[in-house]
Amino acid sequence: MLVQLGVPYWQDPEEGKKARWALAGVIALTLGQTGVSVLFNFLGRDFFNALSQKDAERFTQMLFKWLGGIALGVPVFVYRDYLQSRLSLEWRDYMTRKLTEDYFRNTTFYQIQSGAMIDNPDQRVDLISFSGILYSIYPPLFLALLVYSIGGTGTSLFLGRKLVGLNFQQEAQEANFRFGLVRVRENAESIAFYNGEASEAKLLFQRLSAVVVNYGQLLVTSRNLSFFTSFYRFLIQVLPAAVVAPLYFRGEIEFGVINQSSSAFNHILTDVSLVVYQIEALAGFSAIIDRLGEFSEVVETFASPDQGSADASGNGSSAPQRIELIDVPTATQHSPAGQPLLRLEGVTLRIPDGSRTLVDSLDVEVAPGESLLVVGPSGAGKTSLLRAIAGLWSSGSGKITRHALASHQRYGKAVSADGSGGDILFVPQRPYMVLGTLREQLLYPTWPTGANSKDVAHARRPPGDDELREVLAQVRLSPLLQRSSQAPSNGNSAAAAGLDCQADWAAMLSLGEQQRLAFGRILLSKPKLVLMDEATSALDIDNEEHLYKSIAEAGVTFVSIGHRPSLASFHQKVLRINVSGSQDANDSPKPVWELANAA
Ligand SMILES: Nc1ncnc2c1ncn2[C@@H]1O[C@H](COP(=O)(O)OP(=O)(O)OP(=O)(O)O)[C@@H](O)[C@H]1O
Repeated sequence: MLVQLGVPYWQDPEEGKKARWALAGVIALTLGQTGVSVLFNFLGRDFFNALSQKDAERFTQMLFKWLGGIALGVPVFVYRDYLQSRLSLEWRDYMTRKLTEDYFRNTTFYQIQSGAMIDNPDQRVDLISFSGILYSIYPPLFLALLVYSIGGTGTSLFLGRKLVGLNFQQEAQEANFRFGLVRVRENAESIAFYNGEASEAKLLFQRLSAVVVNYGQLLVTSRNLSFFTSFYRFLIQVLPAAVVAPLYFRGEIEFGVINQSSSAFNHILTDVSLVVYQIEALAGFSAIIDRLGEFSEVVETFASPDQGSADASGNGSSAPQRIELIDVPTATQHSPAGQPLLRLEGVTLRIPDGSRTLVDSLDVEVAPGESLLVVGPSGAGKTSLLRAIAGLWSSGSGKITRHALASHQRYGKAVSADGSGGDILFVPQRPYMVLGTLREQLLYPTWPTGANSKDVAHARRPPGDDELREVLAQVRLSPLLQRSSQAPSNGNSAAAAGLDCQADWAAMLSLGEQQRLAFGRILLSKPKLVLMDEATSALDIDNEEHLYKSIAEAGVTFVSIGHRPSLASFHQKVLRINVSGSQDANDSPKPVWELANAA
């Protein structure tokens, strides 16, 4: 899993090349670091020998050599760590971007946390240099080290075996808790109207308890592990001296060699004791890799065109049937004469698990300049029909042809042929309000915030302030220009007003105002086709009529879903979808539809 997640960075044509150079730098500095450590190992031996022999002149000489060694060694150590951390940061940045991109490409959300590790090369190099020193001093010391480190690694793996699972759970429980808090924040008003505080608090406390209980178990496991690692750490301070002391007492080695063997022993032990010292970090890392791995697998399943959406019908038939969605790019702003913008042929639509049919063999088309109203009782499948047209649902059969691209709606897909970036706009009942300024609300989603020409190749430049103000007036939202930011976002700027006003728009604007703002977006981006799901449900009749007339005058073709009788007068055709027969759970009701001219 680690390989699958980590390798693409090194293979990237641009980033990979930089990364390989940085890695070469890290390896070179690591070799330098080992050289410096070996130098100090010998300096230490001579230093302590001079001390024990009371040789003042040689001692002073060694002192200066030691200081020289520090001046040489410190930059090597510092730059090696710095370069390694930078490499980790860039690796992490790349992986996070890639996974986030995959995530948006497939309409799901995730926050990634990842740590990159590149510790291995330095351990290998150190191990070879210092093993030689240790072995040359006294072979049994080398043996003692092997036994000690293998025993230590085995014991810590045994004691820490539960840590990966506990860390995995910890990540999951904390994410649950945070998500609970975010939901309260996003639905604050509804919860307050329902007086739902007590129930929300209970739910949050349940999630918090899960976090605390799991963390408690983590603490107990780490405590038991600490007993062992502390013992391990303290013992090595005397172990090498204890092994070579008899040699010194017999006069076979000088005093400085004791220090040298301690230092070599410690060096190797630090390398071979990675598991003992880092078991908690490794367990945490491993849990994150597991979580990322699960995520990555899901993303890949969605990315595969054959298994694309999760809604492949699972009704027992051998090959799951799917609605075919065909995009025909058009070279001009208008579709070719006689071609409908949207055509549905024999479309049968089922709910994602395939167990219920919502629409049966539907044939309908919408030509440029036409308008279609979709009506029917609640739950009949009106919104689901829009989902199928948008390509979100595909469970069923038949063919949907779009002579206009919904390009800007889909992350990472090509823009439309005329470069206008998106010919179809979907407008939900509750428009999505982005975090940002009033200008950004209006420009969404055609001109995304912070987009550069590499991301979205729009032939059309974003509208200027005058046009934005004009459109605001057209949708009767000019008073919004008088409002100023509730709180300057970064604390140091003065409260901005007008188009640059920042606010929590989703909370501040009434639903009707949000719906008017959504019409402002239509008027600015002038798509060929707009698909609206009860987009005027919160508006008064007068505003509704005004907005429908505005988009019709702008030459936009539209399909709307709605319950209100008043809507029929703004459309040319009406599609009624319904279910016939009993609604009894044992009888399966049959979907029916009829298409007629609006009265
Ligand atoms: N993800 C889903 N899985 C299973 N069934 C679903 C799913 N989403 C919607 N449905 C069901 O599909 C049916 C059609 O839903 P849809 O939202 O299309 O209705 P609608 O006609 O737009 O209703 P309304 O007028 O109330 O908005 C409903 O019975 C709904 O419960």
